[in-house]
Amino acid sequence: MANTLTQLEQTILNRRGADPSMSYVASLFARGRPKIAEKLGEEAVETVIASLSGDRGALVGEAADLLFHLCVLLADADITVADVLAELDRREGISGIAEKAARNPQA
Ligand SMILES: N=c1c2ncn([C@@H]3O[C@H](COP(=O)(O)OP(=O)(O)OP(=O)(O)O)[C@@H](O)[C@H]3O)c2ncn1[C@@H]1O[C@H](COP(=O)(O)O)[C@@H](O)[C@H]1O
Repeated sequence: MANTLTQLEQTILNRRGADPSMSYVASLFARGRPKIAEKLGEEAVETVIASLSGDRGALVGEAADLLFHLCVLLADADITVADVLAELDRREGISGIAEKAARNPQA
């Protein structure tokens, strides 16, 4: 998963400065942060709706749209996928410590 996202991130970064009429990502960058954020919000809502529809394929498709637009927003904000994965790793470390402490309160 990390590889796929990193590859997508690279493609997105390569679209900076590309012709908006030739590239959807370049057209999003050209329209700016408010438009990118709006698209992310739309995809989030569509993902929620798909999750309630019972249509697994629709949910997979909307989740992919959501992750893609999140990657574009992060790139626009100069935040890398690695930054987000590191934050998730940090949280896993915290919850790992909490779990160990709960299992072994004397330690
Ligand atoms: N993963 C995606 C991806 N997922 C979804 N989309 C596009 O996201 C848009 C979302 O659909 P909507 O109907 O909501 O949006 P729209 O009506 O086309 O656009 P708006 O006017 O509403 O903004 C569609 O145009 C999809 O084609 C994507 N476009 C690009 N990618 C990746 O980005 C790479 C670079 O794409 P280009 O920049 O187009 O070369 C591609 O090779 C893909 O890997």
